[in-house]
Amino acid sequence: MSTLAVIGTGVMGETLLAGLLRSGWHPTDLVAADRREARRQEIEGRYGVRTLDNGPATALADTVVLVVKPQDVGEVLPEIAESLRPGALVVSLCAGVTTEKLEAGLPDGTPVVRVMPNTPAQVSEGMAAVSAGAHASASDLDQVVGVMGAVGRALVVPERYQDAVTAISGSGPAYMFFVVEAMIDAGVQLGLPRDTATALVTQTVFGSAKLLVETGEHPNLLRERVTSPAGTTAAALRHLEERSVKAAFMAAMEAARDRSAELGRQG
Ligand SMILES: NC(=O)C1=CN([C@@H]2O[C@H](COP(=O)(O)OP(=O)(O)OC[C@H]3O[C@@H](n4cnc5c(N)ncnc54)[C@H](OP(=O)(O)O)[C@@H]3O)[C@@H](O)[C@H]2O)C=CC1
Ligand SMILES: O=C(O)[C@@H]1CCC=N1
Repeated sequence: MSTLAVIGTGVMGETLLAGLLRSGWHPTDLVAADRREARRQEIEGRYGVRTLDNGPATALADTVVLVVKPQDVGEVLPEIAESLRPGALVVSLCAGVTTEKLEAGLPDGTPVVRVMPNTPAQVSEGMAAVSAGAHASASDLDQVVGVMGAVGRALVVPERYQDAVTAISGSGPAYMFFVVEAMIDAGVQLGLPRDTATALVTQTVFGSAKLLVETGEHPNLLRERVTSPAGTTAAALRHLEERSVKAAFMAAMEAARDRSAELGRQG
């Protein structure tokens, strides 16, 4: 069995570690690195996965997964380059950072795969988009699709889509939680107890997502089926249209796409 190193065990690194263990990986197939000793101890205690400094963790691995903030990539990359085993695969989950930039900081010919995951991977319902760098083979890509597929769905996309993907599915859960929070607050404002409003909204979002996935029907059609003539939904939707909520979503995601590209130029 090969060894996979997770470099950076914050929100997304821990999500990946936990998901791989849930899906049948053994703790001895994994190593992890983080800059803070307290965090390393926490990870060892929680998952039984060995933790090391970046260099030693890299030296043990056939696959090195970079999960630090984009701004920290410049600091971490030389440590990985120095310790990387010949032929080892480097996978980056870092927003905005291009495979070209990573390849430039790694030994010549290093296979690199870029991934944009999301946090629903914590419940094995993640959505990851995967793109090959210049030296990654089809089997490297397959391997990464397999790793990310263990914690949800994984889709191969051309790398030029990755900033847009980051804006949509990478950041996407946050927009959904924002809408959920707004609806719960609205329920409270309408006089519902907060736990009642939370239960109503959470199950409504879950059920709506399931309906979309299982029927494969267009969201517009599903929305029309809820909207009775001169009814309650039409009254609500009119307010959302008057406030240009769709345009606001578009502008928000353009900002996220631009920020992803900008992050890739930092670090
Ligand atoms: N959170 C999300 O929903 C998603 C995140 N991503 C990407 O994943 C990456 C990580 O994000 P996230 O997990 O949210 O961030 P976190 O800050 O939670 O995690 C990053 C971890 O890396 C550690 N770290 C920083 N510098 C080093 C270093 N030099 N050596 C070793 N470890 C280091 C951090 O330590 P410290 O806490 O001390 O800084 C922290 O534990 C980012 O590039 C982000 O773009 C992608 C998709 C979704
Ligand atoms: O907000 C961020 O920058 C990261 C990337 C996608 C989700 N979280």
